[in-house]
Amino acid sequence: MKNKHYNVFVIGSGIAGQTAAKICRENNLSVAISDNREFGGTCANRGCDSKKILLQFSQLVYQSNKFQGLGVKKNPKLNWKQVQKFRRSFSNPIPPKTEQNLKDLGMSLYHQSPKFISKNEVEVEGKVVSADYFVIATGNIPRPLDIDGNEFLKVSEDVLDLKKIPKSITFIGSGYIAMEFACMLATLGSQVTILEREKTALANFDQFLVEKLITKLESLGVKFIFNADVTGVKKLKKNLEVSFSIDGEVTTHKSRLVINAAGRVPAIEALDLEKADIEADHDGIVVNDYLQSKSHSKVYACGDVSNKSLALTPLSGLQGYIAGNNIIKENSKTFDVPCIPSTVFTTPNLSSVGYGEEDAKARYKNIKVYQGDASNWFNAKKENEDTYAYTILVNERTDEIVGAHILSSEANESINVFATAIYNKMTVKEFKRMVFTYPSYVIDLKSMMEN
Ligand SMILES: Cc1cc2nc3c(=O)[nH]c(=O)nc-3n(C[C@H](O)[C@H](O)[C@H](O)COP(=O)(O)OP(=O)(O)OC[C@H]3O[C@@H](n4cnc5c(N)ncnc54)[C@H](O)[C@@H]3O)c2cc1C
Ligand SMILES: NC(=O)c1ccc[n+]([C@@H]2O[C@H](COP(=O)([O-])OP(=O)(O)OC[C@H]3O[C@@H](n4cnc5c(N)ncnc54)[C@H](O)[C@@H]3O)[C@@H](O)[C@H]2O)c1
Repeated sequence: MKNKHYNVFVIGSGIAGQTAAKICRENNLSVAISDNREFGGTCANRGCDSKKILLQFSQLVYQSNKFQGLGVKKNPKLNWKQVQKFRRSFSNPIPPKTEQNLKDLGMSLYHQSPKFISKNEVEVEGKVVSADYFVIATGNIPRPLDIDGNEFLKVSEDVLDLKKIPKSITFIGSGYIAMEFACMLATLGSQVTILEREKTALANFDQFLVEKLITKLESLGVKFIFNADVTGVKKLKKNLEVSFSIDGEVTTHKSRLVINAAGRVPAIEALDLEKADIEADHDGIVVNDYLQSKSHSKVYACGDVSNKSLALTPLSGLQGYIAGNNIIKENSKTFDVPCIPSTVFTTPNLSSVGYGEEDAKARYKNIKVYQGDASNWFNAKKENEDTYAYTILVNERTDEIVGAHILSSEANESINVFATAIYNKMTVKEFKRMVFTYPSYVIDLKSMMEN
């Protein structure tokens, strides 16, 4: 075994790992980066970007459906093979381009999972490699479900890779992943069933809006089954049969595919963290505000795998930036949880930023809740869209906007205006002084804060 030494060894080549690695390399440290899959990480290879490309096609079908008899004669017929070819034209170049870019910057690349063998050494590709610092940025993986027949379950990346639209499909879970894909596949003609163990979907989102979203997805043909305790999956001739119980009563449901969308967990099992005294819990590697391991000061963790992140691409990038900077200039930056907007890319989008109603009421004495159905406003009516609603939360004492939740076809964009307002502690009065374009969804945001 030939020994190697680097200033920094980065594990994981997603947005978090790449960002940290590049900062270290730009500051003339010797850097190695490893990945046990294709380089480039989840978002670019098998997550956000591929999903957003496919969703455009179901949205096209959804939009033309709504205008049937209002000017549109026939729905577009999709050629799914071509759709997938278009999607792959984005994702296929990512691994070679990423590798080339990292090599050009002068990094050494490894294509295996390293295993810690001591506090400052890993074993990888048959070599013992030591480093002054390690950055763990291995992301999340689908939560393994401990049920009979779990080998028949597929996961989100299989949905992105579908060769054809399945006749029927079942999702276990009703979080971001299940809701987005359920909406897409129902629009494209699949019979979709969602099995959720809780009593509602998207538990962390504004429930006034979630209820409306559920109704919308039901109108597209999605069947929701709540309080379902999934116990097993059996392979039949053409279908899979999922067994689940509700209040102890066992039922079964058949579909062509069953997707495990029951959440994602930190990818740490292969690393032998205990050999280096690196503490981890079910949220990931336990880090302080500098994103430094609490049990090992030469180890930083960033992105989905750190216990201080939400699994969103912009946060992983931000954490990579902080970890990289804290290595080159010892602990110069802290991770202060910013105001984080996020969107469930269903049709319509469900977007959220700042406090939810419950948390806002716990944090502030008097909260003004502006909540309403805007489906009779011009923007919805011009799209022949029956679903448009909002919940805006304002601290009554200061008039500051502290939370915004929107269900609309453009919510993924308009929520960023509220993110800016909340970040800058804008009051309703200041917000209403702004001039926005007309007609636009953003101009509606002012009307949402009327009595
Ligand atoms: C289907 C899907 C859709 C999503 N959509 C959105 C969206 O619309 N918007 C949004 O903000 N977020 C979205 N996300 C979440 C987003 O993709 C992640 O938050 C983000 O990619 C995390 O980046 P990361 O760098 O922390 O981890 P990753 O990008 O997951 O990178 C981790 C890397 O580490 C590698 N790795 C893992 N274990 C090891 C090991 N033992 N040794 C070596 N390498 C290892 C992995 O192969 C991977 O390349 C989505 C996720 C999924 C699954
Ligand atoms: N648009 C986006 O920004 C986007 C899209 C996809 C994923 N993501 C990120 O990835 C993360 C993972 O997404 P996800 O949808 O897999 O997870 P999630 O945590 O959002 O949702 C998982 C759902 O599965 C349910 N569940 C858990 N175990 C179950 C079981 N045994 N049976 C039935 N239901 C069960 C949970 O109650 C929950 O509703 C998200 O939290 C998010 O941070 C973001």
